[in-house]
Amino acid sequence: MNKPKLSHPVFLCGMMGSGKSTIGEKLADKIGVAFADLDSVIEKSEGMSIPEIFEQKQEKGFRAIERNQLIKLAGEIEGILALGGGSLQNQQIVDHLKIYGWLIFIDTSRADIFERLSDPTGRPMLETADELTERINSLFDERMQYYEQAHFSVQTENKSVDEITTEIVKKLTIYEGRDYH
Ligand SMILES: Nc1ncnc2c1ncn2[C@@H]1O[C@H](COP(=O)(O)OP(=O)(O)OP(=O)(O)O)[C@@H](O)[C@H]1O
Ligand SMILES: O=C(O)C1=C[C@@H](O)[C@@H](O)[C@H](O)C1
Ligand SMILES: [Mg+2]
Repeated sequence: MNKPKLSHPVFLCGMMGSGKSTIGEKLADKIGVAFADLDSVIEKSEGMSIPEIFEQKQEKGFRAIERNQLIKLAGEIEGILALGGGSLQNQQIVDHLKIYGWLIFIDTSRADIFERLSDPTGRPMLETADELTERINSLFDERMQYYEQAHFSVQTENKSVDEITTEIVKKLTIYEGRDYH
């Protein structure tokens, strides 16, 4: 029997280290659709790693590339797209993604994020921070207004990747059965 496909793409948002890439890959596998990771797409298109892009073009340059790739992909992708932690840069991007697909917030507690990001190597947004906890807290504070606008969120506290994925599949089934678009 054919696995049911999605009628709209799925965009996973949330903080660095919340599990977007890990969950996205598993979710795509479970549903039987394609998976893409925005950070990987950017690295491939630029021929550089994310830290190299930050070094050469600073955050401003990276965000411009990220915006352009995201807007392009949003209209093309047919499966699951894991966003970067800072991809919801402004209200226009949130509105755009919510028109094209389902925006899901991977809601991981600050305590879990602090633990997972205690080594900031390879994460340019954190590498230069004097006080890591303060830096992560301020990113949370800035970004929550956008994450909270997702169609739905999934809390990850004390849940395995498999449990989270199953929860998303269940919620998606309900959302896809209704005409929210
Ligand atoms: N539910 C979970 N329980 C325990 N560990 C998890 C869970 N989900 C993800 N992780 C771990 O947390 C780390 C970060 O996950 P991942 O790279 O998928 O996050 P991300 O949201 O894609 O981060 P970034 O925005 O930096 O790309 C990985 O080591 C992953 O194995
Ligand atoms: O939270 C962020 O600002 C970032 C998260 C990563 O996914 C990458 O997109 C990059 O390191 C920036
Ligand atoms: Mg990721």
